[in-house]
Amino acid sequence: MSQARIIDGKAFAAQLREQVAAEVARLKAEHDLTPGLAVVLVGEDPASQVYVRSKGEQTLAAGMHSETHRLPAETSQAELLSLVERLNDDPAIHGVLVQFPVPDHMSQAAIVAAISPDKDVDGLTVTNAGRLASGLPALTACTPAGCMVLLRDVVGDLRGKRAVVVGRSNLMGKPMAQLLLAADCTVTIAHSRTQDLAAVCREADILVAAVGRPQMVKGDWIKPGATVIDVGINRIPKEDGKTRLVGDVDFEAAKGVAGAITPVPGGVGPMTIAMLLANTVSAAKRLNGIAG
Ligand SMILES: Nc1nc(=O)c2c([nH]1)NC[C@@H]1CN(c3ccc(C(=O)N[C@@H](CCC(=O)O)C(=O)O)cc3)C=[N+]21
Repeated sequence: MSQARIIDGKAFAAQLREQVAAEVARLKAEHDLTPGLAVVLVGEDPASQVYVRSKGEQTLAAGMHSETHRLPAETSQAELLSLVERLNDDPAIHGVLVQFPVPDHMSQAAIVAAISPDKDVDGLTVTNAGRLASGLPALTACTPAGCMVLLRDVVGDLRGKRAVVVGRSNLMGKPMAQLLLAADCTVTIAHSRTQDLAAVCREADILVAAVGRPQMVKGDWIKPGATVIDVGINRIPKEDGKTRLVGDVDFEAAKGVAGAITPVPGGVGPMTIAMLLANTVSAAKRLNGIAG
């Protein structure tokens, strides 16, 4: 059986980070501007700790200003909102990201609403979601934006392709569908209530899995030769008691059917952080009236 091309997200991300670092150097030299990103983490979720550390390290490595605010799980929503407001007003900060999930006593919607749309590097505010849906320039969620970079390279011309996005979250599924639509794909958004999900997936030239269920998408759900983008990051137990990372796609089965597929880890994940840096640079330029 023919084997799918394995899309090297790590390599794409490294390339993107180099471009970002070069642009940061130019902004410093020509505009005396250092883009700054603030990441806020509430509580001690171990996976979030890993991502947040990685975000901070990569921000610094690109020559940018990085702040990580770690708050205890029992922080009140009012305290978190006042930190977000301070970051909104801080001229050294151009991107504000509150890592999700937040503890249960907080409202995700209220937190998103507090973030200045100009610094909303997750693209989660109503303003940025509406701008994206209306075809206006917007800060766009990092993971879908990263998936588009991979798709444009691997697929090339996206016009008229059938794309199926499995998952409808505000952070991933919905903006992914909007970006594919803007690229002239024929887009279906499928989800947990979709009838005959396998048959819907089988129609896809481009299949994006973002459901958060380990290995849910089976090999025979995939159209032969399709491009499969696996957004899932799931930790499952191994026999030895440790855990391993798997996506939302049954990778071993899928790679015998797909034309190209992203692995987990090393696929979409690294692109997410690289796009976060790129979004922060865009925000810094807009906030300072610099074109491009
Ligand atoms: N406000 C907000 N914005 C986010 O963008 C956001 C969030 N909250 N909460 C959690 C999810 C998850 N997420 C990841 C980012 C990078 C990797 C990543 O770099 N993964 C690597 C390594 C994974 C590992 O080893 O743990 C890989 O896939 O190769 C994964 C997941 C961003 N998220």
